[in-house]
Amino acid sequence: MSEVKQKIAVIGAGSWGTALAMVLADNEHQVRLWGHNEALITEINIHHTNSKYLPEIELPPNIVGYHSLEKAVEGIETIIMAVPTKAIREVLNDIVPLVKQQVTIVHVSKGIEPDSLLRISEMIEEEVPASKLQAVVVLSGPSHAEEVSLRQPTIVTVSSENMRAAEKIQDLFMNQNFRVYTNPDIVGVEIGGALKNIIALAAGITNGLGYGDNAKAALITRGLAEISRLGTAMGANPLTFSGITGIGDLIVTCTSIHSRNWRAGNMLGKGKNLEEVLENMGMVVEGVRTTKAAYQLAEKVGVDMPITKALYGVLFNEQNVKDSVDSLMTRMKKNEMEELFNAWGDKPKQ
Ligand SMILES: NC(=O)C1=CN([C@@H]2O[C@H](COP(=O)(O)OP(=O)(O)OC[C@H]3O[C@@H](n4cnc5c(N)ncnc54)[C@H](O)[C@@H]3O)[C@@H](O)[C@H]2O)C=CC1
Ligand SMILES: O=C(CO)COP(=O)(O)O
Repeated sequence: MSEVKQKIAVIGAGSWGTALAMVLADNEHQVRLWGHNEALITEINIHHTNSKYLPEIELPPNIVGYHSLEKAVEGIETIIMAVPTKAIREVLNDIVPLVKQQVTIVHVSKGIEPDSLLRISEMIEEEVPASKLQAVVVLSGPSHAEEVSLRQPTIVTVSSENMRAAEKIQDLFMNQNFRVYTNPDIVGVEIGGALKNIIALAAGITNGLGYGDNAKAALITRGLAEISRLGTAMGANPLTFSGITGIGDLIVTCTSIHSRNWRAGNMLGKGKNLEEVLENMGMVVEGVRTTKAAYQLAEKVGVDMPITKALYGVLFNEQNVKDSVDSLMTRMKKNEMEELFNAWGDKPKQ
């Protein structure tokens, strides 16, 4: 844990922003938790609760809610961005004119931007002028807010092109319940975190269709293969995908009842349409937009991503879910070893 206590702004008072604010508050930092919903900020300051996103959790007194973005970022050196990927540019646009000093921006979101096909750290670098940006750090891993807010053991990874900055963020968050690793492979960390939501949606769908653990294991392993294939083609280190932000996050998101992506998929598998599902959720389901982005990326990079393609058909082209599973199962036969080596950019030895 860092000995130096800081003032830190957490931007986004949804489930993840609030849970991470709690970790920082437990480490005795002064936490400013900004949210755009004034009623929620009033609740945080008066009752020390966030009943919409983390019911029954009491927030430490050193988390103070802010509705003014200007006051939240005043004199701050570290900003934690915890809004959905879709909102990042808009919120950064508001923040940039307000910061007079250089800041380190830590993003904790999991997505890729459709059409631009940028990772979140790249979006941040586009939005924040270099003169105001000390470093961009990503924090990612198998970490449902519901369990972090109960102070249950959790591990995550931080990554950055500036590893000194990543180590500072590791120190800021690390405590006995929240163990933070570093990994210099920012491409792999961001790609793994974003794309696991696609596979979680698919795992939810198979559950909704009444399929069991075999189907789930199939999706996790073959999902990892296609994530690694795309990630490696984009310059990631293939080893990252067998780590915390790869297989680790895939396991938790495909198997936990907390996962919004899994729950959304489950409803789709049971026959609900996408609009109904998203309305029902009331929280962000990042995998929907990321499926579009990953589909576009796979086409651009020329990488085979059959699960992503099938899900794209379900979400955006009204393909039947059961038919999509059937067509995945009846694809041309394959040699697994050859495929795995292809993902690693090498040739099979036998
Ligand atoms: N909830 C979790 O357990 C985890 C979430 N994440 C990631 O963290 C990011 C945020 O997710 P959650 O906090 O779970 O979402 P959430 O749906 O619980 O909360 C999102 C927050 O952002 C706010 N927001 C949405 N659009 C906004 C805008 N245009 N301007 C300002 N604020 C806006 C919402 O009002 C809400 O307070 C996502 O990318 C998610 O994948 C990552 C790890 C764990
Ligand atoms: O990223 C997460 C856990 O690591 C949260 O997943 P969901 O967005 O599916 O709830």
